Amino acid sequence: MANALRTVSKCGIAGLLSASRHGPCRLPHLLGQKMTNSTSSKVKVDLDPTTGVAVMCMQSPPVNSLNLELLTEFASTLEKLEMDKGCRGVIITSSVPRIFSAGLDILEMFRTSPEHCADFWKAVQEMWLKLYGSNLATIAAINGSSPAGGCLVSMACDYRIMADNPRYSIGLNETKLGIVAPYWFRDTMANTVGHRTTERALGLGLLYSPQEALEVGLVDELVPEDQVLTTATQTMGKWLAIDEHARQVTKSLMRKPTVDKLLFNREADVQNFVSFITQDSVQKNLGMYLKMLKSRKA
Ligand SMILES: CCC/C=C/C(=O)SCCNC(=O)CCNC(=O)[C@H](O)C(C)(C)COP(=O)([O-])OP(=O)([O-])OC[C@H]1O[C@@H](n2cnc3c(N)ncnc32)[C@H](O)[C@@H]1OP(=O)([O-])[O-]
Repeated sequence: MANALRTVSKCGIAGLLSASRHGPCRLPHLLGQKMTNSTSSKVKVDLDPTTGVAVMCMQSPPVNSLNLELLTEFASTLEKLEMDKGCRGVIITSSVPRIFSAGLDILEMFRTSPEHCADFWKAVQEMWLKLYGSNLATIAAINGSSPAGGCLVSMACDYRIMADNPRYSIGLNETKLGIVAPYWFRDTMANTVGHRTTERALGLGLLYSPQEALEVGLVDELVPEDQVLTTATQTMGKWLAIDEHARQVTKSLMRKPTVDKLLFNREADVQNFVSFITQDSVQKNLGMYLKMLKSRKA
């Protein structure tokens, strides 16, 4: 048990599970490396070495849609931070005005090959496993709209602060696209807002205004738009003031059953996704939704 807990404190829940099944957690070469500031094409990272808090900023205009490249960078950035002994907390935010993330990139799932859909889905799984299972304290600084996959990223954090702007929305709206939110999206939401609210939200594909999201507990706090990041930084102080080991093990106890469900069924989940998303009727729905997005612009 003591060994397991030591492993948890380095690698998070996903790390513990991969350690138990495949030997020590991955990327051991990153241990001890210091990442103070790095800019890749889609994710900018700033780690403050004095506080141990990193800001991970999605910067993929026009809407931070989560495509294969962004998802892969997101997961590998998080993995590096997780292994960096100088990092204790991560704030996730966006540099794209008015948008946190438009969710999964529909173009990755529309008229692409089953092989591509499978690769894409593995990247979605990996991002979620890393974030939801992270041992770091994580805060979503939601400075814009955050539908579907954007909401999943937010919910996978420990705490959510959203800009109090009624033009923004957040929620799992998959049914509005004629698609089904996978069980681990559902579970993440149910763990955040409870079963009944999730049932209603998923059934109706609800996108909540910030005020409504606060009322159902989908976000924890609303602040003026220009204070989202500063509030996230102040709030992070509270999380980091808690005994680190106690916080990490408590988080693991809360989230491990949900993480395990996917971790031990990853391949079946990929197959389910591919056979679902490649159906003619589903492709037709995605095509209509894309058309609707474009026509809204015109
Ligand atoms: C089982 C699977 C589970 C699925 C989970 C998901 O996350 S499913 C995802 C569910 N996500 C949603 O339902 C969100 C859909 N998006 C929106 O509601 C709005 O784009 C917005 C509110 C995020 C931003 O509004 P705004 O007025 O600031 O911006 P705009 O609307 O003018 O868009 C600019 C350009 O980006 C394009 N594009 C946008 N999103 C996506 C996307 N996800 N992907 C690809 N492309 C996307 C849009 O077509 C346009 O392209 P164009 O014409 O320039 O070639």
